[in-house]
Amino acid sequence: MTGAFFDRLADRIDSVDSVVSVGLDADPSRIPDHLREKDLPQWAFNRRIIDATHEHAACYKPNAAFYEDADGWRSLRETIAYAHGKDVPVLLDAKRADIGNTTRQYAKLLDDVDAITVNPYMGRDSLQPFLDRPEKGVFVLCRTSNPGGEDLQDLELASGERVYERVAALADLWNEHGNVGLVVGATAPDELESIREQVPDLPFLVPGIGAQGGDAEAAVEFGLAGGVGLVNSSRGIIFAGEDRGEAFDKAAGEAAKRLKKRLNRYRD
Ligand SMILES: O=C(O)c1cc(=O)[nH]c(=O)n1[C@@H]1O[C@H](COP(=O)(O)O)[C@@H](O)[C@H]1O
Repeated sequence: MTGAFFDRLADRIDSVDSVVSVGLDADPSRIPDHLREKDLPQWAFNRRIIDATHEHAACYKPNAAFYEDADGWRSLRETIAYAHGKDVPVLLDAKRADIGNTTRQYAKLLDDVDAITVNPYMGRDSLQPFLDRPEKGVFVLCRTSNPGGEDLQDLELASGERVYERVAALADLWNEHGNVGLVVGATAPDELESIREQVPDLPFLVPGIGAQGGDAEAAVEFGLAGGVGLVNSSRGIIFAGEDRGEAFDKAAGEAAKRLKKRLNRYRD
């Protein structure tokens, strides 16, 4: 896939009429029994999920946490190639960043995927090797969806800004190549609204709907910039058919389609 990430994403959103990010969080303990005998159960699972959902997917978002062992990395590699074979961009949810020489190694993760999530806690130099890839998307954690998201991110600085507001302002500065987005959880709709006002041009990845109970309408209303952005659901799609045995993938396809339609009601 060539060109700037957000242009490619815009094309994908248009072609499938969907802003759904399908989260491939292939928890080995929840993979259906009949796939557990396979050489790479996570890959076998993801392949069926991709077959069933790709027509509704603006992107796939595998979370690296679920693949961090030898078989996991093999499964992830196969999954990425297969998603690309279906013309779907892949956003690797890795939440990385470190000091310079280390983060240069982390940034190699971008070689195989289209975009990545990164952690801004260590500041600009920790993100530079990611930012220096104009053709890749870099989603900076800003206001996360988890209950503890407020512990640090909502703190008020001496300037009167909240920490997440400072992160949004910095991300806007770091966006020299038009390749930066923010991660803002749907479980914090007020913050979502105010961050959108602050940075009107940055696309958001909005997780936290579905299993975490976030606000889908706010996710669409405030998550998109010029129609571009992503609303993610992982467990709510890929495990929708957990009680359906071999038809698990059909249920996932239905869940992805349902979410697409639901979100589209809020798009203009
Ligand atoms: O960066 C993320 O994607 C992310 C940020 C955040 O604030 N909250 C959040 O849930 N996520 C990720 O989004 C996915 C949510 O999964 P579900 O709750 O199953 O839809 C997981 O992979 C989380 O790691």
